[in-house]
Amino acid sequence: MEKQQRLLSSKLFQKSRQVEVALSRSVLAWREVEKSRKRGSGFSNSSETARSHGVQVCEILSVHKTEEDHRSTRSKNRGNQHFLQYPHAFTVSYVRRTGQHQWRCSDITFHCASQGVCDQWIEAINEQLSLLTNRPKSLLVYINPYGGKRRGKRIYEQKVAPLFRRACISADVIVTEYANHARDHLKTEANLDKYDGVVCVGGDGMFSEILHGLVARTQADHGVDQNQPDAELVPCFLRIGIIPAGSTDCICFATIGTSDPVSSALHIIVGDSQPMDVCSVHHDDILLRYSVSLLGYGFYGDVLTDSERKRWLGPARYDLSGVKTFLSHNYYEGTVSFLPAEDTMGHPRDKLRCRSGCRVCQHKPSSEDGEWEMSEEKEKFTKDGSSGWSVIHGKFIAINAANMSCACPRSPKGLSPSAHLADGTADLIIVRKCSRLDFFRHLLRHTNKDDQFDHPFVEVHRVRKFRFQPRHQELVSLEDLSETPKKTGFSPMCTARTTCSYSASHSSWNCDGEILPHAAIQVSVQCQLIRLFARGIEEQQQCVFEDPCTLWAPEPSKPHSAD
Ligand SMILES: Nc1ncnc2c1ncn2[C@@H]1O[C@H](COP(=O)(O)OP(=O)(O)OP(=O)(O)O)[C@@H](O)[C@H]1O
Repeated sequence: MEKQQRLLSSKLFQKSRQVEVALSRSVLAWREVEKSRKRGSGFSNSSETARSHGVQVCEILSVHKTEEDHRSTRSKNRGNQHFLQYPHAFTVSYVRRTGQHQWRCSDITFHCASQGVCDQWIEAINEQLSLLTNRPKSLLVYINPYGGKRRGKRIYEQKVAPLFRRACISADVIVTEYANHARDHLKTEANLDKYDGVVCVGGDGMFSEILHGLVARTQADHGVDQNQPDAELVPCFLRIGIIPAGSTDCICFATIGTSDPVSSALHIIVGDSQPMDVCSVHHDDILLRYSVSLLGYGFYGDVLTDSERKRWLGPARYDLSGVKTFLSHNYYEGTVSFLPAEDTMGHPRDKLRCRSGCRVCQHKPSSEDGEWEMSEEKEKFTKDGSSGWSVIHGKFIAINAANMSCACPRSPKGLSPSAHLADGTADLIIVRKCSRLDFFRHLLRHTNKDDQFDHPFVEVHRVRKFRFQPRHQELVSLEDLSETPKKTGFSPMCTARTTCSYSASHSSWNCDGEILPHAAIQVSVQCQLIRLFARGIEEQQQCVFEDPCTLWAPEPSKPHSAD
């Protein structure tokens, strides 16, 4: 392993032990002096071992002088002698992984012999932190006080705000007063130049408001007409943070691996950045909505439509509506056309999971890439009546487009386990008419390890665009056809009234938990349109970093020492 340059090293006290502490550009490491002399410096690839400990500089939240009162009386009593010798102290707050993708903030206090040494350490660490330019300094926070169990405000004030303060992040907080308050504020009023990111405290519905507000604002600022299905959308420059406080927090779960407010806050503080594809959904030349997770027609559309009528039941409504819809066993006729993504590295059945640092997402084809242009070319041919698009006419129980795995605590693998967050594609899953038992077998596979696509009535395609046309002409909805139909309180964007006006031969599209007012839609995956304060799901052992042992090896020339 390449040897890191030591920026500073000292013998300090931690609890009642003397420790050797060293700082490089990337790691702060410490080890017990006596122990390491006896046993050497065996360090395994984890951030902490019995002998040597380390924390990545990019995961340090802050460093500050430890006030006299905050030093524990226990340590004063135990190491009385040492405490007198080392009366000055500084505390480093850093990210600690506690399993299940959860992050916590830990503190470690080092005691120094002189004020000068203490100041030198604080300055050196702060200097390294100031080099981390991806960290946000100023955030715009929207809190939905009614999301989930109505604990959004409390979660923010008790768990998140103290961490932001510790990391010297300033936040302007808006507690929303009505549905779409955050979206409309972002779209028109918010002075976005002041901020490094936008944070929502709430569930997936609240995230969707932020997404729609930010994307609309970005397009308006750049003179792009969102209603044009072929418009090239401009990516949003502000990152979005999600503090989960809803009854469904799937986007947070899919991008961090847990729905935990403290972990989310820490991902925001360290300035993580996870690009994400967004599907634009149009009906003719009208933008209906954007979607980041699931677009589902047939089964998932019907479950949502039914569950919206049972809101009073709480989360149990999903189970009840699921059973009812399953027993109804409806199927719908129509035509699905799609533009396959032939130029990606992955395939929906390749078992390659999208994880932190995903190679498939990093490989996204650019416009300079010949292969990508070929897809666009094919599309042009299609418009002239030639091939490129695939077309399927049939009777379908479900048509699902997964823009990400859609994993959640209920379905840990998700609808499409190998779908990617940012590769510019969606996985189109087509479940043809089959027996009730077969459909049950397919659904069951979402909960076990078997390949859910391995059925003759199921097909899956990785696509860049797709369209759906129901067999029978839709009745014209009297609802407002504008980009975001009016919504009050927690009711869905388009109420059951709209869907009821369709003939029974139509289902509805479930678009990230909202019902669309049209069955005939055109969908385009907008590659990496937004970025989240997240890094994708980390593999359990992914928290490895440069071995701090290299810091202990003798330097050829003496490092800056502050003993
Ligand atoms: N102040 C408010 N009053 C009423 N509705 C609001 C308010 N602020 C936001 N909303 C709306 O509440 C809806 C649900 O919010 P959110 O996603 O935060 O909670 P949730 O409990 O996960 O929702 P759901 O029950 O839909 O899963 C969002 O669609 C949002 O537009």
